[in-house]
Amino acid sequence: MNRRKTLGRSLVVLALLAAVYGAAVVLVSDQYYQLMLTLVAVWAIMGISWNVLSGYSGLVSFGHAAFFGLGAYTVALGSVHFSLSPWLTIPAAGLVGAAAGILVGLPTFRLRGHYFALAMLAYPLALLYVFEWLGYQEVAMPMRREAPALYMQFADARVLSMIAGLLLVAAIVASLLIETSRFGMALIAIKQNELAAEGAGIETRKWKLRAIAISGGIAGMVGGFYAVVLIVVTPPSVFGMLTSAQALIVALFGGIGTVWGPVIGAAFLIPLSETLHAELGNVLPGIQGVVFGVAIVGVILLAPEGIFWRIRDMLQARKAPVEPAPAEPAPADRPMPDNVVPIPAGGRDGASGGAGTGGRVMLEVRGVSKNFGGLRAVREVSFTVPEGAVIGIIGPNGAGKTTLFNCLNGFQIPSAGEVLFEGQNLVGLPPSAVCRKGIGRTFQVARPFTRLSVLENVLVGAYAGAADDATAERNAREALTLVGLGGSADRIAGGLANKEQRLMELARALAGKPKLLLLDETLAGLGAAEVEDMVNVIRRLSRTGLTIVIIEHTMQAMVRLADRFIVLDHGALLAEGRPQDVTRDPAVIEAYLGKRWRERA
Ligand SMILES: Nc1ncnc2c1ncn2[C@@H]1O[C@H](COP(=O)(O)OP(=O)(O)OP(=O)(O)O)[C@@H](O)[C@H]1O
Repeated sequence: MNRRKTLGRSLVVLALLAAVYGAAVVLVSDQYYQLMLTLVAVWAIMGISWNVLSGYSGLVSFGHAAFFGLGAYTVALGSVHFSLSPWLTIPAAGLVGAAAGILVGLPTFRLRGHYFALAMLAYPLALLYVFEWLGYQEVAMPMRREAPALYMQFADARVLSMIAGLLLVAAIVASLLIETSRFGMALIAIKQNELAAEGAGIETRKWKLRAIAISGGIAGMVGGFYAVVLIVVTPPSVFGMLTSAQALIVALFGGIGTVWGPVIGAAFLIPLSETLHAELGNVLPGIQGVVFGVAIVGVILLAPEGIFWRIRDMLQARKAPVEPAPAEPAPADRPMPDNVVPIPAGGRDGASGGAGTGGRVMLEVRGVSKNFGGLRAVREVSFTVPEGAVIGIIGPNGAGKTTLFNCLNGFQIPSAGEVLFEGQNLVGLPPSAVCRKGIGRTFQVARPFTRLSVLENVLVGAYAGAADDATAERNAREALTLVGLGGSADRIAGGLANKEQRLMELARALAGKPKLLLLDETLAGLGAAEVEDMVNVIRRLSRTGLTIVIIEHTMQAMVRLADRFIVLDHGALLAEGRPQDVTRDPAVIEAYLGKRWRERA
């Protein structure tokens, strides 16, 4: 699998970097430049910490100084009050940072976007004042004449640089393991589209809490080490705005969402700002802040995602223009490959349009209503979906179709009523849990994870129904083959045409091995020939026994796809029955096409 290959290649790069850093530490004799090497590693680690939460999951944090400062004070106070060795208290600072991460994440993950970023800003500010009130304006690490090495006090500054290098290697390995695993995929999926990620079975809150715990842990640990390097800890130096900003800026400058970004950012910006500070600090105090400010403006203008991505995109563009994948025959025309197991067990036989309507009830919707303030978007809707059936939900714009879907898969909680899936009430379950029970869903507006490959997009859905990574990949590839995208697995999703994006979404929903598939306007925006292809794919899925509920405006396609129609109008069930009967129903014609059409009918 290419993620494993990526990990292998990254470890080779890491070995090279470690060798260069180690050589620099050994060769540089000047104490000042030794300190600079240590600081590059410290801020690279801090950038990696920021990246693990904010770079991967997109939850921008302006508050990483909180974890860093708590780590620094853990080590400083441990040394002052209990004579504890930093060899013990630095790992403890990591645990303090992780615990703080969870405590901060629990309330703050309720907020989204700018609100999250601003709320994060409050934590280090509050801690800064708390530590000042507690009288810790300046805590100095006591000098230890006996056993100085036990307290990380070395005559040779190179030892501290080496320890910093080792901590950096550990942080890079941790970050790489996240980046190339199900964990990283979940975070990237959250970043690109949190709703789609939930709908694909990812427990977004759980993954975000894990990310902030690890991120806080790394920041706490490096904060603890920073106390040893600086010797004196003050609230502004560890909880101050510049600390959070530096973490963010080195990551942003080097490249967000990749472990190499913070390393590149720190390697450029820290020596630059430190040198300027040393040379011009007397004349221009605060020159570091200016360097970081200019860096951030430059990056926003020239390479908004950071240097790493800019260079990677340029190299890829130079390599070759992206070639479209070889055209595959229309999926419905091909025999099903031997290695593709039909997704659900079931007995649907032959074409859609009759089978599966009399089987066991798979889904029962009982009196579901959904109100938005005074607006009754869905009104006491009840219907059943037999196993293996294809049910079409139709109705004019604003009739409540999507809201009804949202109530079925947990995006919205009905104001009243029950949704029974195989006899179990789903009301109150989050979308990820509904997905894992066997309900897959696609969206009215395609929600691809654009930076991921087609295979990775589908893998995100496959994790919901697979115990291990190998099974997830097999299920993802099967799903891609089923929809006819087997040859496009390695293409970047952002480059797909509309129909391919729809097919990929379908594959993502299928890869979780659902028993019931909810398709929300899967044919929207497609041309006639594309609609035809898509209809063939859906019919073929239906023939495997999969139960399908589909919302669609394109009546012609729906008549050919559905066994039964459910017609909604102003949120209420207007009619239900076989397509040929429903389409002749005067009430339906009036609701759908207006009075004029009913008179003509
Ligand atoms: N989150 C919300 N808050 C307030 N009103 C909403 C919300 N979601 C939907 N509505 C309203 O509920 C009604 C039903 O909307 P819904 O999107 O479910 O209809 P629809 O049948 O899917 O329409 P379309 O075919 O245009 O997608 C509309 O009047 C819509 O404006």
